[in-house]
Amino acid sequence: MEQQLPAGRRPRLVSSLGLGQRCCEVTLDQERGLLAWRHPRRGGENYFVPTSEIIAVEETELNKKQRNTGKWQKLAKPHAFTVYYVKKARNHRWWCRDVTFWCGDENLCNQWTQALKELLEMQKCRPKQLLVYINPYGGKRQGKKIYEQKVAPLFSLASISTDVVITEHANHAKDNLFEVNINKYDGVVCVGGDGMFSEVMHGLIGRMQKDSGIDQNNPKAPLVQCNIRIGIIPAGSTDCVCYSTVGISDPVTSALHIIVGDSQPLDVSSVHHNNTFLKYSVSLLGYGFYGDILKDSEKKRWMGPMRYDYSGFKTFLSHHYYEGTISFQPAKHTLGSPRDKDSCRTGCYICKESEQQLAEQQKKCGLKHEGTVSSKAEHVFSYMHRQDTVQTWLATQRSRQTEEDEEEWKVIKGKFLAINAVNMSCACPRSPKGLSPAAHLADGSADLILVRKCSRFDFLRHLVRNTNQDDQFDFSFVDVYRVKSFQFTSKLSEDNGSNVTDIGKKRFGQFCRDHPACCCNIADSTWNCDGETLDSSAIEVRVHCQLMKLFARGIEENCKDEAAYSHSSIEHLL
Ligand SMILES: Nc1ncnc2c1ncn2[C@@H]1O[C@H](COP(=O)(O)OP(=O)(O)OP(=O)(O)O)[C@@H](O)[C@H]1O
Ligand SMILES: CCCCCCCCCCCCC/C=C/[C@@H](O)[C@H](CO)NC(=O)CCCCC
Ligand SMILES: [Ca+2]
Repeated sequence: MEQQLPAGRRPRLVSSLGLGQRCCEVTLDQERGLLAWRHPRRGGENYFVPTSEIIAVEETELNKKQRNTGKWQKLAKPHAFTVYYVKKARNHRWWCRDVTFWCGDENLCNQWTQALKELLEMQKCRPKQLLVYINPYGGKRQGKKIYEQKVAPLFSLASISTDVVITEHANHAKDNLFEVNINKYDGVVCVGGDGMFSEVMHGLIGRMQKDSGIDQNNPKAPLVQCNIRIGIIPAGSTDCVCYSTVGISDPVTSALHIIVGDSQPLDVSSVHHNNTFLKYSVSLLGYGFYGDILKDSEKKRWMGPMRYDYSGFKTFLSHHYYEGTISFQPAKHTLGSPRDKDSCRTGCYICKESEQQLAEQQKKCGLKHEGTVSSKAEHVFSYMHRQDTVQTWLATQRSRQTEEDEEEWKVIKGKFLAINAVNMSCACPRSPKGLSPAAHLADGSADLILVRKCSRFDFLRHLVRNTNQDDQFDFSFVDVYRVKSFQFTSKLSEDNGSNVTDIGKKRFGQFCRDHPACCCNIADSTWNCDGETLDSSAIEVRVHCQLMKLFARGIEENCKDEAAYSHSSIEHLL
């Protein structure tokens, strides 16, 4: 049955269709994009599925067994269709569920499948062609199996074509991204951990800058946004980027976020040393504690994810502190603060505000900010065709950068157990609310956490609070600042002059001879940059607001009245 509506509006379909052995009323509100039905059993539970969360619709052949039971027997030839959709479960987990409706009228069945398929066609942000990189050695070495068993069947159900590359060595994915015809794809997927994600991100951002003629070695260079989205199928040891942007580290959930075409912008920090580009970072840039853990754990890769527990314990016992100077520019453009009680969630207004500021800067020089993504060629290198506009944008950004450089710098000298700069909360299974629970994914700032020298016991109290609900910043020896750029020089490199290229060669085991028991370390620590070590301790860091995008939507607020919602009447909601 089709309802009459004013011209131009898409009709609402309401039919009585078979579900299992009973009938139920099924409604498709094509204007609002909502499919609803009441389950004839299960206590009459109502189901509401936004068409944006439908994965696929298929005509279904009912099997013999189904046909020979209940109402089927009365129908000469029942017609059926199956809807595959996202079912949201606890803790941000998504499942793929399906429901099969049937009826005796072939035309009615076709009308339903047609209408649903048309609505799916209208979801322009969904990817059709993906480039997939699998690290077979990440995490527990399950990447290939996870992809083949859990992800590939979903992509094929959603009619997504893929080109799959199983990496053969570190940097395979990154190097490949500089050569591949990227315009062919609607997105790049990495199966692995944070290190694998980092590789793909470096490949894409690097390619983008190279193609736009931007010198990454210049720390002040305004970088060109990369609009091709990256999807992360978690199969690593920490999976911090996935967990912090989706709310769970689960391959099926991430595959479904890719299929529905979610888009989450991300801040990216560039890290330089002496006018040389070192790396980009999206999660943790950690010196001292997290740098030392990483350095020690690299030798124990064979242990898998356990290596971090082993090295974490060892590093905690060593209790090394490092002297140095940190200078930073507070982030004044953003509305939030690191001590806020509210966290960054889907549709976050603080990140939206930063997005608007960015869009205004781009508008001023005629460079449209792409809010949504559409066809491949357009969203990948859309502005390559408008080089003059890019040049205007770069010139404007350069003069903005010069003004910004003259803004206030705060300088802190001290002895630190840990210096952590995080662009996002850094939530992960080990630390469910993260190292900085109020950090934002896309506000153009990072939270700089300084943990000064303190007793082992006090440091342990701080660490434990990173793993529970208590405030990890509520200690006299912990300071946290929201920054847009910072620089760090260790005392050792200061003592040796500002050119610190050889400093990295000095390693652990060199302790202060005057105070053998004080744990004061005259060697430098190492920077942990999203799980990779950096060669220099003296670094210059700048946050680039929303430089790239993920197939994600940020962490969704938990829908507390989910139960009430599912039992309210369909009529009331439609
Ligand atoms: N075929 C390969 N052989 C060896 N190393 C690889 C290969 N493919 C990718 N790598 C490298 O392995 C490193 C670690 O991989 P990945 O991030 O997937 O796992 P992980 O380190 O266990 O997890 P996490 O980064 O979440 O802690 C990456 O930095 C990547 O460069
Ligand atoms: C005495 C025991 C100490 C207990 C400490 C508990 C606190 C856990 C906080 C975990 C924060 C992880 C931040 C994310 C960092 C990732 O970019 C990086 C790459 O995957 N992972 C690590 O460096 C791996 C870091 C692993 C740290 C254990
Ligand atoms: Ca941020």
